[in-house]
Amino acid sequence: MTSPSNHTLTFSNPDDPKSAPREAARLMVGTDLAAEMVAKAAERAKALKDATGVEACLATVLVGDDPASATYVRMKQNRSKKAGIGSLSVVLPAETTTEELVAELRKLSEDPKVHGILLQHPVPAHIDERAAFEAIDPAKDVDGVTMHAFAAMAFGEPGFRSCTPGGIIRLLEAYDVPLAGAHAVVIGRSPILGKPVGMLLLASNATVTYTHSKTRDLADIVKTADIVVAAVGKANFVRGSWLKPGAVVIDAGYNENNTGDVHFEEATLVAGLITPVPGGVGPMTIALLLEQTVAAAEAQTTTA
Ligand SMILES: Nc1nc2c(c(=O)[nH]1)N[C@@H](CN(C=O)c1ccc(C(=O)N[C@@H](CCC(=O)O)C(=O)O)cc1)CN2
Repeated sequence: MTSPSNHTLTFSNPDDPKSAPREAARLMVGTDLAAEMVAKAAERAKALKDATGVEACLATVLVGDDPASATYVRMKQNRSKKAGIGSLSVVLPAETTTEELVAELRKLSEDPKVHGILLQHPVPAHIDERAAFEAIDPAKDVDGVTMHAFAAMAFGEPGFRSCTPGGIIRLLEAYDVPLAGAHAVVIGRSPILGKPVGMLLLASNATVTYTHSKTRDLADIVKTADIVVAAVGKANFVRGSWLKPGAVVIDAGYNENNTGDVHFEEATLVAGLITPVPGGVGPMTIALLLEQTVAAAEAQTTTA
């Protein structure tokens, strides 16, 4: 991976050009690495098709009419298509019951033409999302949302990773960020983002602190972090003054208007490395989904 050097001279107080100049944080760009991953996944999908006639296929399941979710599913389908991965689209009305959704996911799990299944999160509030995720066959859980996948991540065993957490680790590795012994503070504890990213960091020998909405003295804890992963779902939540100088800042937020969870303008004056939004973690999420879909197709296809 060609990691771009993005050192730009800036001022410690952006409103005062006479303040002491310093280098802005280097950007951790996900776009290029994601493009490389997708290109490799496309090569593997083609090789599988040439050798066996089998086209890797990702089934996407969207419940309800949340416009952002519809956009993300469309992005996944379009990128699959470009990579030579087939997609099967299931769109269900907002009134779908847990039982109906579970039945649909079981059907896809049993369909031999489908190699990977993605249930777009969030589902409408009346649905038991955990029950729905657990209806996905672990062999087809290319989004890493089942308890099986979580246990594999927690035990440091091979398996499909939750896509955003797995993408974050790949980005940290590509930028040679040392994880062993580093203090990583994760802000957020959601089942497909905060919790698994902490587990993956721990499996890489980082010292992990989980923080969340009930955490006291959050800013003081963040100040002790070598690596900060912001996964709160609140725009511009993490302020520059919370950061230790030189910290690595991963912004996993995807709020309205492409705004991250980190106040970028402030954070870039303090951090050593920082992911932008857009162009940081987001593209890595979809790239890992495609990579894992092809891996699932390979594993499910017997070569004669
Ligand atoms: N089942 C899942 N649901 C959700 C996941 C997930 O990984 N699995 N993650 C998020 C949303 N998400 C994918 O679903 C997602 C969000 C944003 C991006 C992205 O690439 N964003 C771009 C900017 C958007 C654009 O280009 O228009 C970026 O950051 O550069 C990808 C995936 C919640 N649900």
